[in-house]
Amino acid sequence: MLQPRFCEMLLAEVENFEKWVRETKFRIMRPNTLNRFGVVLDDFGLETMLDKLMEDFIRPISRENGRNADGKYNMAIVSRFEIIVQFSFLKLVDPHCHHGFVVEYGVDRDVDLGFHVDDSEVTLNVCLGKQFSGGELFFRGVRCEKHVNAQTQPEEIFDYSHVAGRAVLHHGRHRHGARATTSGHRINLLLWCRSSVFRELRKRQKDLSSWCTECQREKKERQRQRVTAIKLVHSSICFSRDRSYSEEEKLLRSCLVNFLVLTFTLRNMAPHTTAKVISCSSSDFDINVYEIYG
Ligand SMILES: O=C(O)CCC(=O)C(=O)O
Ligand SMILES: [Fe+2]
Repeated sequence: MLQPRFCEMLLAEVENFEKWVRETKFRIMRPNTLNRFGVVLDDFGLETMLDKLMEDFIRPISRENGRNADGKYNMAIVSRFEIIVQFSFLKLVDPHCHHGFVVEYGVDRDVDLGFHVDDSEVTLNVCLGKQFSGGELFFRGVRCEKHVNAQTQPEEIFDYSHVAGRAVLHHGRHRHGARATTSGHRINLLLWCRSSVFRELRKRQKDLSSWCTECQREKKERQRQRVTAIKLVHSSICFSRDRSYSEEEKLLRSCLVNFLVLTFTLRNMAPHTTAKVISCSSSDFDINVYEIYG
């Protein structure tokens, strides 16, 4: 995404700023609560440049799903990233502000970075260099607040090796961390892109967490339970083979089936709904009636 010349210039700016900080013993804010090395770029005049980066490269993907007017992907933009965030989510978010910083790793800096989620809706992470080994990112699934500690599913395991100049665009709540940088120095540019509109919407509308893979898994499980429960009701209200039934009795049975299916459907909005038999067969009508509770 970034040309070697741009990376060099940005690194030179950061080094100059750090030199000034050391000489003047100026106290600066570190980029976040995990990284002890690195600087906030917005703090020394680079805010406008980062605004432009977000405006020209991230917002077009949010707004147009990365496509041109003819519906084809805008490769000039899309091919610049290793994109691991759903386009549909980006469209929902459309970030307006950011927190931009660099992080620095090496044996004499931060060595690795613990497992975390970012305080962003979407994160741009570009490796600026220099020479290093190790430092791979490991991703372990997107999670809402409620499920942030939920187990990782095998298909969520994804590792990424940084290459100087290349960028990763990921969901801010995609759980991740960085392995140890075992030699040399690794410096990365991070742009935590935020959307206050999306945050406000999330407060009002709980269902916006449909991007959380664990919420999706729980939803699928509830649907599976509901189908099983409905099948159970159908198979339990059965006619006896020993005698024939009047039209009225048949009608009554079908009403009962519909009623129970409806009750199951309504009750099954809540997870863990179960059912138990409370009466079996009446004198002239063989049915199992299920009491449903959730
Ligand atoms: O070291 C990296 O590449 C990841 C940094 C990161 O995840 C962060 O600062 O939020
Ligand atoms: Fe992060």
